Amino acid sequence: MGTKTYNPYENMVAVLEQAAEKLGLKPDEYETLKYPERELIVSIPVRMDDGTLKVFEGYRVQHNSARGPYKGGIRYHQNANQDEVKALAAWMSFKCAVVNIPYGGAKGGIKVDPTKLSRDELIRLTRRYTTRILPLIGPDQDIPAPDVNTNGEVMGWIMDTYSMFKGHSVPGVVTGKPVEIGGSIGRAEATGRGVTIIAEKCLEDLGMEPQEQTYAVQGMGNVGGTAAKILYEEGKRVIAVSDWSGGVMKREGLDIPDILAFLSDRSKALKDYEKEGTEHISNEELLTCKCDVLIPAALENQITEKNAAQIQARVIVEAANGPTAIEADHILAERKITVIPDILANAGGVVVSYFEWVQNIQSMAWELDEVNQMLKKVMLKAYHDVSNMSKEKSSTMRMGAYMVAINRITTAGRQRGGPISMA
Ligand SMILES: NC(=O)C1=CN([C@@H]2O[C@H](COP(=O)(O)OP(=O)(O)OC[C@H]3O[C@@H](n4cnc5c(N)ncnc54)[C@H](OP(=O)(O)O)[C@@H]3O)[C@@H](O)[C@H]2O)C=CC1
Ligand SMILES: O=C(O)CCC(=O)C(=O)O
Repeated sequence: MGTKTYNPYENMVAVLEQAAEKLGLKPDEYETLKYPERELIVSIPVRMDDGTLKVFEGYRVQHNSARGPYKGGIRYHQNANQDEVKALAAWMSFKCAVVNIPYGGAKGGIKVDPTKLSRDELIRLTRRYTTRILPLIGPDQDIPAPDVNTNGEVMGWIMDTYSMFKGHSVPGVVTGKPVEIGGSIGRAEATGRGVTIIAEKCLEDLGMEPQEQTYAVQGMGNVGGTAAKILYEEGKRVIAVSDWSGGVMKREGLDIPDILAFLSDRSKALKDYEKEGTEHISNEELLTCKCDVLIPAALENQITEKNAAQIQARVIVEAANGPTAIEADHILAERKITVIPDILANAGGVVVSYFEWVQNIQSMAWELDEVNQMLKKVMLKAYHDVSNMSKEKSSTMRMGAYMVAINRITTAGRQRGGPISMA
């Protein structure tokens, strides 16, 4: 799906330019933000279980470090590519600035379909990738975390490989680790939880009672699955969900725990889910279904100029990174559909990653209540800042979020003596 010419990096630059102009910045003041500070492409040879050798391509892109060490996830996906990782790295810089945590932005990826690899092959791939990016990462330098098709287990392998090279355990080199080896309680659910916090606040602002709305979620992975589960637990009506294979719908509300239990068997997909009263829909139908709140939680470029006019939701909360193409943004704005942008809506993950890193540095372990309360506080403060900026500049929430981010990053750059960080 999506337009043929979509390029996430060009999309990011176009949005950045619009926001910087709206802020009244001169091109020189934000030019640096169009480019990553550092890009690394690596080859990753892996001995497969059948004895053959395969070489995979991997990336780590460091976008900006004006506000602190680089921070951002690692994605394993067959379509991962340099421009995608460049865009994702820039979005991390903007996201960390929007929620005002002391990080810059980075992202990594490997062009691989992980479902085609055995667990042992994945371990070898991850360990070799870690050694390839080792000169760039470190707890004060660049701190990876999970993203699409990576999880706590993969972070554990990265931490172990890095620690082997250092000769001692370095938990702070990655976040999103299993709790037993220094991960933060609440990190695995944090992105989805943050999405629900922001959705609720936005609905309240619009005068829509959150409990009375219907919700549709695209993607039932870490982020979409958790958001759907929390909404269900809060008694809200999730009427449609999907994964790569397609979606399911029930207007009275889906049984989300039953769906998640079904999907916990990794060999199962939603196209095979059968339950009385539940109908099958395509991903396209999910995006354009009649609902109040649409939560895209899969990949980029799902809401495009081709389907934006058909979207029936009143509010879109972007749980995925980059789900909306810039052309669609204009159509949605004209149609008065409120879009809560990714760099605000899905920032809960990196916020709790920050808490995890702080716990690692202090050798502390916080309680779940403490983590969730702090998460809520940071998310609501960010929402408030973005909302105020968009009101002040009569703009969309996306423009508001970008303006908050650009302001904070360029200010940090100036305070360090350059237009932007000269690190
Ligand atoms: N993990 C995190 O903490 C954070 C993630 N994000 C962003 O959230 C999004 C989802 O990430 P995450 O949940 O971690 O990833 P996961 O790998 O856990 O889940 C991805 C989900 O998206 C589904 N999916 C993939 N392609 C499509 C498609 N074309 N149509 C519908 N569904 C699809 C997958 O289906 P299937 O299982 O069938 O492949 C899966 O359910 C990404 O954009 C990511 O960058 C943002 C902030 C933090
Ligand atoms: O937790 C993190 O450090 C980053 C998560 C991530 O990759 C993202 O927010 O897109």
